[in-house]
Amino acid sequence: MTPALLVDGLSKRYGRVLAVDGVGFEVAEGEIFGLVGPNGSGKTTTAECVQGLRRPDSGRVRIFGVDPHDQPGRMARLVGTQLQDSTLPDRIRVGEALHLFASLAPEPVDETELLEQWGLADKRRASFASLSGGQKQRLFVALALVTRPRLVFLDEMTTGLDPGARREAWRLIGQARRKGATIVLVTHFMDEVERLCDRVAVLVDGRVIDIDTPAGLITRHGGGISVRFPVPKPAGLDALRRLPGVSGVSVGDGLVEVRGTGRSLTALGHFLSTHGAADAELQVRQPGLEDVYLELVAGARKARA
Ligand SMILES: Nc1ncnc2c1ncn2[C@@H]1O[C@H](COP(=O)(O)OP(=O)(O)OP(=O)(O)O)[C@@H](O)[C@H]1O
Repeated sequence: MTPALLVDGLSKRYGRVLAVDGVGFEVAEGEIFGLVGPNGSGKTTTAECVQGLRRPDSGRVRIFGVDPHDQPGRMARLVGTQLQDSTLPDRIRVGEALHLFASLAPEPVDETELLEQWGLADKRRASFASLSGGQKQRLFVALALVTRPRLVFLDEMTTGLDPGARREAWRLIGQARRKGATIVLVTHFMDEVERLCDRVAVLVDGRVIDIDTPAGLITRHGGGISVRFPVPKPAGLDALRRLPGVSGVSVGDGLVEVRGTGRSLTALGHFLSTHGAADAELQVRQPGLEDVYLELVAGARKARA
């Protein structure tokens, strides 16, 4: 099947800065795909090149099989965009802006419904300049969705949104996907990636260093779970090391730390109950995507240094 988005060997240089260095990935139709990476790692440049907003120095981009530079008119109908540094004329009213964007599409989304969904119904007649930062941000996401695009780019969609508005934005993006949209999400929020993204590409210094599901990244790079508890009596550390799923056991500060896969938990529970420590206070820690991401980035930078 033709992917919604194919990016192959994409490179872009600004003078002496190689912002994007041979980036490649594919996004299947209906996927929510994340692009993450430290500041300046090339996410926005990649997203802009992919959408035909910047011309890459080299590489191939296909959106539903089409080169965005060859058919810009068709791209405008296929793609919805919320850019990181968007702006509108100060005096344009919220309703007017939405109507203007909707008029570009053969089958736009209902404007009133969209304003309600994005918490802007009472701002229909407000000027763009009078909106708060979070309201502007929500307007730009609504503008990206009003044309009912098949592929949506959202660059730091929830930056500046309050926690309630963030959750609501996640729900609405999930809904847009269920209605058939494919979504590319540029973000710094790992909770957002874990919650929304089917797969995620990690960019460092213009290169993709890994692509996987959030769970896949955690499994491959997270080092499993760790459980800490007071040293059992008799200690039986060797027996602990032999438990299924256990990859390491260490002792410090009067606590044993057992590291391993999720499978080790059952065996550990059994071990503790048969060693008279059934009521031991367990501290269980599972690395999240943010831990893994930070490790990955640090590792990639160290390898290049
Ligand atoms: N118009 C430009 N002219 C010159 N250099 C640029 C331009 N845009 C970006 N860069 C440089 O290219 C590199 C990648 O920038 P880019 O904005 O793509 O990164 P990013 O990953 O989106 O960063 P952030 O997370 O901070 O938004 C940076 O070193 C940046 O300084």
